[in-house]
Amino acid sequence: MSVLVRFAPSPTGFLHVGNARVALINWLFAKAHGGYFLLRFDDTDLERSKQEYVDAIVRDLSWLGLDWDKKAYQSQRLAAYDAAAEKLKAEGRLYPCYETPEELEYKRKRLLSRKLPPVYDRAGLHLSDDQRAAFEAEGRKPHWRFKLEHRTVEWDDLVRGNSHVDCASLSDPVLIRGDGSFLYTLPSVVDDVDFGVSHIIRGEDHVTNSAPQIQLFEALGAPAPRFAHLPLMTDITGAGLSKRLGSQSLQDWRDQGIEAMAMNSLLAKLGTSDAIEVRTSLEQLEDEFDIGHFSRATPKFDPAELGHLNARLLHALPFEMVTPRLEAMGVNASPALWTAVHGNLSSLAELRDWAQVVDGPVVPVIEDPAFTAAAADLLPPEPWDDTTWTTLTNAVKAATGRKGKALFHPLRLALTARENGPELKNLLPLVGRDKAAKRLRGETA
Ligand SMILES: Nc1ncnc2c1ncn2[C@@H]1O[C@H](COP(=O)(O)OP(=O)(O)OP(=O)(O)O)[C@@H](O)[C@H]1O
Repeated sequence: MSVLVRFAPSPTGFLHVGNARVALINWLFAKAHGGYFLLRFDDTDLERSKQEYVDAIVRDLSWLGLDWDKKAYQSQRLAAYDAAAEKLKAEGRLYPCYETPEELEYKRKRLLSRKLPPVYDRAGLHLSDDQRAAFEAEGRKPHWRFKLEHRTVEWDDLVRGNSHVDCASLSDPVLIRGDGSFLYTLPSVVDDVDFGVSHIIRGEDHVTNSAPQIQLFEALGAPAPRFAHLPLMTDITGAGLSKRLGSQSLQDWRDQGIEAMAMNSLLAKLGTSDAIEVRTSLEQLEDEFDIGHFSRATPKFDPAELGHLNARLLHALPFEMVTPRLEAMGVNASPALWTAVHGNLSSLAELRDWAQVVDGPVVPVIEDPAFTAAAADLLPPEPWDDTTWTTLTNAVKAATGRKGKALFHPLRLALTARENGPELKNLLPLVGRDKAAKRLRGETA
């Protein structure tokens, strides 16, 4: 059986890092097994699903490099869900119920007050034709429940291990609302059957659905896929993430200059037994991927860790890998500038700043005009290379008697107008003698 997995977001908000982790793990699982990755939009909730979010999800996944073999929209597959519902109705597995929400709540409370589990009593299943007709005559529209077989359903979860649920302890799930719209369960299972999904890898928020879903697969005459339920990611304080609330959105991180591979490096390893290290390509992560390494502990998303990975990635990237991005950003950078500054970058956007320092104009910061003017007089003739800075500072030290911070700091401030930055031995030759001399004399250059 070939491997086919799916990432199935509802387009009701911007993807957060928890969603992205599930998408990445699905994608890596597909690649590691020579399989296929389906992107499915769970967009049956027409009120809240928006094209804007579909576009954003496509943009976010493309940014991460997670391409898909097929894309599907649940809103375009309603006929398949209707057909499956009809089949289940004909077989007596889907039955109409007429209780109002208030009546259901009353039943629930009564059971709870008697210390009994609030399981639906299947009143709808036992209605006579006349009783149904009477409800319909009152104008009630039925909702439809799936009749569970009262037995224990077992599955071997790839993350949680052996799992089992006694379906006698569950209410028959509602699959179709009173207004005729489908809840999540039926469309999801029908799609998984029709597309031939072999492994469902998703967040733990869906784990309680699994046993009824397995029964639904069987009722539709299809074997259930394998399941993997990953613990839900939280933020660093332990608070949950929500697409609708816009927490920790991928696009915010992208806008803040985080590299896709820094994000992938973190998300692929967080909550696993592997060390979190920077990886420059998805292929590397694919080679290292093993779903068995994912633990059941809650992964916490730590922005500081992401920042470190981003910096380490920028240090590791060769110039050729960033040139298309720099061109798109309109940054005029040379291989020499990259070599000089990439070890100091915490985001690629900072390169723009260093290109500006090299190209000018820079308004120098002068702490001691006599001192920096003296340094200007001591600038050696060009050509300059990475020994020039040492030549200059040795000469200034000999002439002024200054050393350490008192020597270096005023020179850096005059030459770059910045307190800190890359080593001046690499930067100074790029600035060149003309601009360096002007800046040391306090002129904008
Ligand atoms: N915090 C999380 N950590 C890991 N996976 C998550 C998290 N939240 C959702 N997922 C998973 O992301 C996938 C997409 O789910 P879904 O579109 O329902 O996202 P959601 O964040 O729960 O959205 P919403 O906030 O709109 O309910 C599912 O597999 C879901 O299990």
